[in-house]
Amino acid sequence: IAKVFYTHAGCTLVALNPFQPIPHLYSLDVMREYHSAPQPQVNTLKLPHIFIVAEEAYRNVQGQVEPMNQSLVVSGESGAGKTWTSRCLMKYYATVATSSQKCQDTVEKIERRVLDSNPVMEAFGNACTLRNSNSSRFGKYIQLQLNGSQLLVGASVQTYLLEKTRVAFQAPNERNFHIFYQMMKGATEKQRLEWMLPLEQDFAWLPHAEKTLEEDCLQETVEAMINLGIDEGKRTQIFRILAGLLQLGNVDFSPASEEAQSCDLDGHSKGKTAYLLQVPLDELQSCLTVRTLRAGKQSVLKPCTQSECGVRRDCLAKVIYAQLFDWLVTFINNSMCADNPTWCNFIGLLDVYGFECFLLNNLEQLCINYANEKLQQHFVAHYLKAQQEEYVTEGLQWSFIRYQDNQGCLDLIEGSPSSIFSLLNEECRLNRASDAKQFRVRLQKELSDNASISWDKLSKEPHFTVAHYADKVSYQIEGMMEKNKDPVPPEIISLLQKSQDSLLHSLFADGDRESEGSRGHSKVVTVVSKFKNSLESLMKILHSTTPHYTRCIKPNPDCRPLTFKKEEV
Ligand SMILES: Nc1ncnc2c1ncn2[C@@H]1O[C@H](COP(=O)(O)OP(=O)(O)OP(=O)(O)O)[C@@H](O)[C@H]1O
Repeated sequence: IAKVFYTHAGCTLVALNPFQPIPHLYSLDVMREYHSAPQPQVNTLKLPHIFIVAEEAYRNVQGQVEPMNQSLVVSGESGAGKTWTSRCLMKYYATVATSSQKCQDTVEKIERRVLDSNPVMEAFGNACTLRNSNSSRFGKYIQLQLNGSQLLVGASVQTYLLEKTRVAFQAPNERNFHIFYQMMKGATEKQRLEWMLPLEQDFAWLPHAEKTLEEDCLQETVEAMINLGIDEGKRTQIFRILAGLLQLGNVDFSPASEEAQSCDLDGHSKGKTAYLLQVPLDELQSCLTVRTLRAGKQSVLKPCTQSECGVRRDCLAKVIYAQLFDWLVTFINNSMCADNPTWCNFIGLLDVYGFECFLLNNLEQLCINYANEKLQQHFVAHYLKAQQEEYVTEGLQWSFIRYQDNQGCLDLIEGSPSSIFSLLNEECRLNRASDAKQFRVRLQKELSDNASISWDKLSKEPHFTVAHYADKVSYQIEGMMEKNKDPVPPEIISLLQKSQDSLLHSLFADGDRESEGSRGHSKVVTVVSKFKNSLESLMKILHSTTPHYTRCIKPNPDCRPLTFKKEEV
């Protein structure tokens, strides 16, 4: 059966998603078989399999082949099986990279924690989308750290670009992050009271709660949190904050009767939100409905419009959720990390979102597709090098073949002095209301020499089209500059700094998040700058390792078991 789902294409392993559990293909016995085979990759009994890639990387570390550190790069579109494959690789190493003497208590604990990091990160970072009922809404790179005897002694994880907008906005037929549904479905009576989540209450930010998914299991998440060392006190705080966000989603605004007054907050949810987030209710109200304008030493209070209030409410939810997610990742890292001197090599697993092209694409897709361009460049460079080395060892005559180089596209997106990113950042620094049409003119003026950008003359919406290596994608400009700034009103930060909840308070205590216009023209660290920096560090790590590529394929668009459509495969 292995033959059906895996095959090699050059230096890449191609994995077809069966959309059905195939237990005997991944059992402990199968892992041990691949691990103990003298040459897993050439043994004809051992057909192409993800464990061959895993074992090859493991032996490279062991064999002291330079460079010794390895990277397993898993790619593919949403629902293709990247997360599943990464989990499978982690299980493999947690099984084979362990001492047979079970007295090694600490090592055993580490393996458990490495595996337990998955359900926790998936509960908080995955959601049901149109394409995948367990879609990762963030990218991750996990380093599995090995000691001199090749044993797994620790791990660390780096995450990229969590789709935090999902907490306050879910596209039609999509859901919020799993954790909220887990709480709604798995809470005990006592927890329901504590979290103020009565069964009969509906939540605006919890669409499609009637859908039953296997991911909706609170028990599994809580057990994993316990194993990672998140104590009861912290868990209580985390769930209370999340419940506060659900109540916040039910807060609506009605316009004030007089123009000069601020909007009113409707219903009972505002009180519950303030209670769960442990912030003063009057300050919650004012921070959502009134803006403080500073002019020199004076400040003027200006009521927000109804729609501005909604934006501030959503912003409050997003900033809390994003900080909480980062806190969890840091906690998980501390829980899994090896003492520095004990590890000497690592195997890295990269699971990033695949190339995206929707009806409407904006800054999120631009960042994701930019990451894919970077990885494609890395892949092509490595693939050609491997091919040339093969020719040399076989003594073949060869001449350099021109290949599709995506440097032009990367220059367009991230290059200097002028690129989409640099112009977006410049626009953000100007501290003025951005105009999509003007920005389009600017792009056209500065970048039209680059062959990778074009404009559909018939389209009325301001946009630009990028010819990526995978496909052409049109990006809408409306809203892009604001997304890049990702402003957080200073009133929101100061509200959260007043929270009586020690966890929530600590997330904002040092005010390390840049807030909008707090000091005249504050130094804004934009979304694209942050993403570019984190991607550059990732590429540095990848370049210092031996890469192994796995390309996952979604063989039919409807996630049907054992269905392989020719045009998809
Ligand atoms: N080898 C496999 N065997 C059985 N089922 C699989 C396998 N690979 C993937 N699946 C199934 O396909 C679903 C989608 O896979 P997965 O979540 O790993 O996709 P993904 O590529 O990570 O998607 P996204 O980019 O949206 O996160 C899984 O929930 C699982 O049910």
